[in-house]
Amino acid sequence: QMLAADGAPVSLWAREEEVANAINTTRRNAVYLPDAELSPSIVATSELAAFAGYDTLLIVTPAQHLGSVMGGALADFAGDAVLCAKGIEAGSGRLMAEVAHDVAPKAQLAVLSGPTFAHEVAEGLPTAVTLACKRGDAQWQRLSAQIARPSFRPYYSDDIVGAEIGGAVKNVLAIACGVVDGLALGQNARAATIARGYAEMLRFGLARGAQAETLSGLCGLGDLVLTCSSTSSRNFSLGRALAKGTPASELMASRRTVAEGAFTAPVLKALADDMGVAMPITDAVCGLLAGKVSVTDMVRDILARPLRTEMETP
Ligand SMILES: NC(=O)C1=CN([C@@H]2O[C@H](COP(=O)(O)OP(=O)(O)OC[C@H]3O[C@@H](n4cnc5c(N)ncnc54)[C@H](O)[C@@H]3O)[C@@H](O)[C@H]2O)C=CC1
Ligand SMILES: O=C(CO)COP(=O)(O)O
Repeated sequence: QMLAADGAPVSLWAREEEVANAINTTRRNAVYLPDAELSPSIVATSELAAFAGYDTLLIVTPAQHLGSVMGGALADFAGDAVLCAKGIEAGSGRLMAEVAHDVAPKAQLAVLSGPTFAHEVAEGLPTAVTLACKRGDAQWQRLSAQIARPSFRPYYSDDIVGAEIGGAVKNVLAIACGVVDGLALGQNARAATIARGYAEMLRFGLARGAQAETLSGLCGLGDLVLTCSSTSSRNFSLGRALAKGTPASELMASRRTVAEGAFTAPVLKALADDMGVAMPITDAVCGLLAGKVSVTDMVRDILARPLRTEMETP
């Protein structure tokens, strides 16, 4: 919608035929973006094969489905594939660009990530993002010319891994902030969770080869602050619901939209454990999601950790 608002032609693939039909006939996506009126220049379809010949695709599937979508009809896609999913693939532990490279090796990969609540972007409210380009400046020139708008500012980065880790880790931390909010633990506790969560993001990111500057930018700290501050976030809202004592399995079964942090948390913990990176808030979220600890025990355990230096390294 952001790209199409000025009349630019946009083709949109929807997995569900009824969603594609509704977009074409009513200009609404009542299921996934109910409040936005969509531009007439958006044409939706549930057939993916036609997209294989496009120059540029924004890949906006949930993280756990990126491999099956790109590895199917898009396996030979050779244009620019801008990855927007925020997560780590369960089972394989692969970041999204690793998944995409494995299933569609000819695609020229970039990662778009940052503080971007969809309903605000669709409304045309000012938004800034990191656009990390694997193919460097030439790809950035190509993509920024297509994607930038007066109210949508991409910033260049060459750090694909950093952009991916920021977006994946902040979702897990937003669940923790939702718990803090749901338990009414106060604004101090929320700020502490953001800052100590950022320390986890930084430790994990540096261990995986990300640049610290990327993690302190839009796709890292920027998105962390957004997602940890608002009930517009599905991950934050999931944390708030967990704080009321509803089991994660029940909450996940009842939702149609995606809370990526719930899928990323266990695989993030496994990767961090393998590398010897301390991620206590992530560990606590995993315990809660798995039903191994109650919210009360989770908070007690976090507060009872031994006192230490703030700049702890792995
Ligand atoms: N909504 C937002 O504000 C933002 C979302 N993102 C990221 O974009 C990605 C997609 O999220 P949303 O568009 O919000 O999703 P959503 O929660 O609005 O909807 C879920 C989507 O998953 C699709 N889906 C369900 N099962 C599938 C399958 N087996 N294969 C392929 N697709 C399937 C549904 O058709 C639907 O389009 C996520 O990684 C999310 O973190 C990134 C920035 C902002
Ligand atoms: O990534 C997002 C905003 O940048 C959306 O956050 P949620 O997936 O938690 O709703």
